[in-house]
Amino acid sequence: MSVNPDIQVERDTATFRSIDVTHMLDGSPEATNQRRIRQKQIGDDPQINRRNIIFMSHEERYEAAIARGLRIEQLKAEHDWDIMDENNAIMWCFSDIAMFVHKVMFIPAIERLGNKEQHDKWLPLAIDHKILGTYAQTELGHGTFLRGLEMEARYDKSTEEFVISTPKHSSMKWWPGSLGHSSSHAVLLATLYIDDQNCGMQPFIVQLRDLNTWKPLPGVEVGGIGPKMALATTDNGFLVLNNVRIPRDQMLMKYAQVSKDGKFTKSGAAKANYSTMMLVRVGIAHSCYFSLAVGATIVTRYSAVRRQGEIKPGAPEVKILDYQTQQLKVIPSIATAYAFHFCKEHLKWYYIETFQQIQQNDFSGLPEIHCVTSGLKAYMSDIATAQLETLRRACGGNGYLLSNGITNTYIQTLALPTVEGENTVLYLQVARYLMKCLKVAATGEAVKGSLSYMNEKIKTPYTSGLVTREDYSNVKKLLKLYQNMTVRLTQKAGDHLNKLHVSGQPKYEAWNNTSVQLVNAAKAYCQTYVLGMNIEGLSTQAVDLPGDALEVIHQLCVFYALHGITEQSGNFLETGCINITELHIIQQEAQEMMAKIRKNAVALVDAFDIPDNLLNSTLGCYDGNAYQHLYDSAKSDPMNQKQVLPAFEKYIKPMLQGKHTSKL
Ligand SMILES: CCCCCCCCCCCCCCCC(=O)SCCNC(=O)CCNC(=O)[C@H](O)C(C)(C)COP(=O)(O)OP(=O)(O)OC[C@H]1O[C@@H](n2cnc3c(N)ncnc32)[C@H](O)[C@@H]1OP(=O)(O)O
Ligand SMILES: Cc1cc2nc3c(=O)[nH]c(=O)nc-3n(C[C@H](O)[C@H](O)[C@H](O)COP(=O)(O)OP(=O)(O)OC[C@H]3O[C@@H](n4cnc5c(N)ncnc54)[C@H](O)[C@@H]3O)c2cc1C
Repeated sequence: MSVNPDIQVERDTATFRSIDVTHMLDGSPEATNQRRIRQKQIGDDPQINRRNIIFMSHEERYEAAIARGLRIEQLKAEHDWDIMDENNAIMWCFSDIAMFVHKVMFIPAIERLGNKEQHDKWLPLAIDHKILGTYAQTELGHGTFLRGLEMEARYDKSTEEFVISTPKHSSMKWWPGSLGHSSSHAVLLATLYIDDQNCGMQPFIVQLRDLNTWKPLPGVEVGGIGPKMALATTDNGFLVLNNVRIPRDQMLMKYAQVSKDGKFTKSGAAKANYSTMMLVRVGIAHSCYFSLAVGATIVTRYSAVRRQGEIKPGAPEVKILDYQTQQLKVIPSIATAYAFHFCKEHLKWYYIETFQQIQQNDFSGLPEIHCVTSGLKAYMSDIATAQLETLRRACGGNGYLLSNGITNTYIQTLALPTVEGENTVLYLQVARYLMKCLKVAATGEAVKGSLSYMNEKIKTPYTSGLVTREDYSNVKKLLKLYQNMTVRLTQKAGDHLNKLHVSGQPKYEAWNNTSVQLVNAAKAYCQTYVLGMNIEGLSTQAVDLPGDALEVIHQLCVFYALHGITEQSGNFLETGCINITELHIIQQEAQEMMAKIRKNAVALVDAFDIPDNLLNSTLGCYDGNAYQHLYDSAKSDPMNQKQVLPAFEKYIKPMLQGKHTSKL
């Protein structure tokens, strides 16, 4: 099929080469080649291809997802993939892989929370798929408040075993992925009791099913929790344990230990057992980038080939991408996807560095990285889901079809604001950190890390620093506005908290009564962080780009900053970081920048380099022939393979013949 001329012209008139930007996104031309080889291995494989997924039943999809997971394992062995290749493969399959919790949580939990002997025993079994596991933490009654977990592990000195039980309905495990039908084992988080003393949430390895028959073991009641909005392939489950006994060495003992005679000791930081969640939060930030890149690719290409209506009366119908309002739906998502790219790259290295320190029992970096990973997981998933919905609607009626590729991406991504810590709760963790830093800054001590700008901003009187017109496209000046805004919102929340406390409210009550402001400040911190990482990316990752490409990536960053101010203008005005005249100029500049970026919109999404067989979209194919692909997809619907469906004979015909009665 030839390429649609409407999309070809977009590529021909772009001011830079997409491939240069693709190399930057991958890290180097060699990395691009390597990724393409991997994506081809996956995309061309008939067992992995998700082409007909939208026509499958829940059970067919589950079975296909198991097969896909298995095939990934074979490909990994055949082509000698490393862990990054494997993680990417999981993401490129849009998580339509059963058992991915085994990889992204079960194995990492053993690695992080187990001691050397436990690694030696369990990791080979898990890595070789001799056992399959889940991460079972959430309960029917508690998902957020982990100190409230009710599943009990009571130590029995006489037999050197833990006895695990579910005392009431609310204490059953509820939600763990792959628990319903696909796990033989669980890393199970339960409250440890020794002689009735509560020793907090601890991790245990518990076998749930017989490895030959797959039947639940005695004392284990397990099953699926029912159909969900999406992620049909991660069979989320429930689990009831009736006095199930496990040996003492099946408590993962890296950070807390129970001796044979029942002595409880701790080593490491109090929240070290939470470290698996931190890893997955980093992964979620990455997948927010990917989801947005997918959505932006599909909708930008579709907007460049769909023509509807006219701008100039009587002139030919225009590409919908030429409507300014359509640009406002599409361009921010392109700019955000690029900003998220820089941010997730930074986060990856930051996490690896801090994790290495933690492995060497240096926990000093834990508070800051907990704040950053919690905040970015929340902020990036909030923004990604909101923008994906905007993008989906930007496709008009075809945005409601499953074959468009964006709907599935969107509903899968909708899980991300909830999983791994509900977003509001995570913002409040960020706010806790903000308040601590505010206290440090107020005493004149230096705040370190991502909030070090507080040192300067807390003292200096605020001026926007926007004097000349050029200042409005100076990303460093724009970043200062964001930093000012964050510090002011933090101070405002801090002042409110103190005021309530001084007026007699206990601290916890004052905290709850300030929590709306605290969350607002936390969001501002996250938005500032993402912009900061985008700017850093310009001078690190983007610096070797040819000038024309660098210019466009720079424009995206300017637009990201300006658009963010227009979206949050209330915060910027209220805190006095800009005045109304400055806001008007910012709005104008953002619109002008958007018009410039529009010219390169298709080339910018092409640079994400997502192949058609992974994009799996009728609307967003590289060749731009959306109508042909829509028609082909409709024709391939199994319901269209018969001219007359059984429902005709059964119901419609009797109705037409007036034979429908109350028996029908
Ligand atoms: C197109 C592609 C589509 C792809 C599509 C993919 C779909 C992909 C689906 C993914 C699927 C994934 C699989 C989901 C798997 C789950 O969802 S697993 C379950 C995850 N569960 C959670 O995240 C629970 C959330 N809750 C928590 O993390 C904690 O309980 C909370 C909310 C942080 C509060 O904890 P708490 O024990 O009550 O602590 P609190 O008294 O508030 O004290 C907090 C202190 O601990 C510290 N702290 C708390 N947590 C931590 C931590 N982690 N580290 C360090 N310190 C910490 C705080 O800094 C604070 O310190 P201080 O201020 O006191 O110094
Ligand atoms: C698709 C999916 C996959 C999952 N996979 C797993 C898994 O593999 N393993 C696992 O263990 N769990 C899993 N979960 C569970 C998930 O981690 C929890 O649902 C999540 O942590 C939120 O907890 P919750 O359901 O208790 O929400 P709740 O805490 O009940 O949240 C409900 C509301 O209460 C608010 N709220 C709660 N506490 C506070 C507070 N302190 N301050 C202010 N507001 C508050 C929240 O903001 C929210 O608005 C999964 C969930 C989903 C949807």
